Amino acid sequence: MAPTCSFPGDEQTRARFRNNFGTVVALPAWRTSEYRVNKPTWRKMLRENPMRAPYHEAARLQHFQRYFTNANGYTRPQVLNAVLDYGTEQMECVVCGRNPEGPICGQACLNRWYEADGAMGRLQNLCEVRTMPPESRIPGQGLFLREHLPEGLSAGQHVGEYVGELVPLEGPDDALNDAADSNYVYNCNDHFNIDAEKWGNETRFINHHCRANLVAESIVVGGRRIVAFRALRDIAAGEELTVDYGQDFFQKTGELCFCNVSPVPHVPTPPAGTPTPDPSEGDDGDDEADGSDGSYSSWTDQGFSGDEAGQS
Ligand SMILES: C[S@@+](CC[C@H](N)C(=O)[O-])C[C@H]1O[C@@H](n2cnc3c(N)ncnc32)[C@H](O)[C@@H]1O
Repeated sequence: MAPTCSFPGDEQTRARFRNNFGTVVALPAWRTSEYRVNKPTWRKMLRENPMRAPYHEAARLQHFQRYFTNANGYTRPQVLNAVLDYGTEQMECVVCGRNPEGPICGQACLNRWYEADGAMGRLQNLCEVRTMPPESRIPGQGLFLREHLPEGLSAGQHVGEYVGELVPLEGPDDALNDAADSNYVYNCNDHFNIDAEKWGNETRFINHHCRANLVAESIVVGGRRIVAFRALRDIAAGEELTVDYGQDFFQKTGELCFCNVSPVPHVPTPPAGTPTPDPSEGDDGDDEADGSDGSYSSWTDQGFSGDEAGQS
């Protein structure tokens, strides 16, 4: 299944999300039902999903219920929740050290150190959401590296995890979830998509750039497969963080790219090495947008496989 990602959404949804973003809040009433994956299904998925094997299922479910059972007794199933707490719960946190119940962090905190390929990265706390400046025609908001990080970000560092509701790719509940209609879906692995339409963190505000400075990749952290954004090059404090959405996104949404590789709105070019179906198709000069193969095929369950060369 081709992973997709786009983020339109109505203004109301965006506003609500912005208000809540980064915190664990009650689900809107219409989501407090078994609208999506129910608990038995979730259990079944956990059983069948080897990537979660390092975790003791009972403990995980207990934890899950403790923090994410709503007033009606339904466990919020698919999960922001899972993305928030699974795997991060046993990890050292940059704010509260090894105390996952610390007053600052708590279980909903994303400011946690995590391990990726033997290196430590920091989730969150690095970036902030800002309204895009008027001269950029990119609508809405974008994600920027915080100004108070004079050292900036080094190539290879992770800036955060893509968080949202986990939606199974197939199964009996498939007809019950609305991810198919969502424009906020990233693929995580063979089992789930991550839908940040209603729930997520600031990474949902990462805009596209044809020469992106981040790549989204699927990595295993603490036994849990996640989608994380990694810096392709050194990034200066205050710089906007961008990722290549891939051509599918623009084909699907019919949107044009306003990034500054071209002075005019353009259709993003394919990554280097990709067969071009129709060379006459409108491209306004971005014929070198090959430094960051952030196409979705790059971060399937097999992990990133594209050209990771630094960006200029
Ligand atoms: C993931 S959201 C990014 C955050 C978005 N700016 C917001 O405020 O919600 C993706 C949407 O942002 C806009 N966008 C992101 N990058 C863009 C780009 N390079 N050119 C034009 N629009 C872009 C498009 O409307 C797209 O559907």
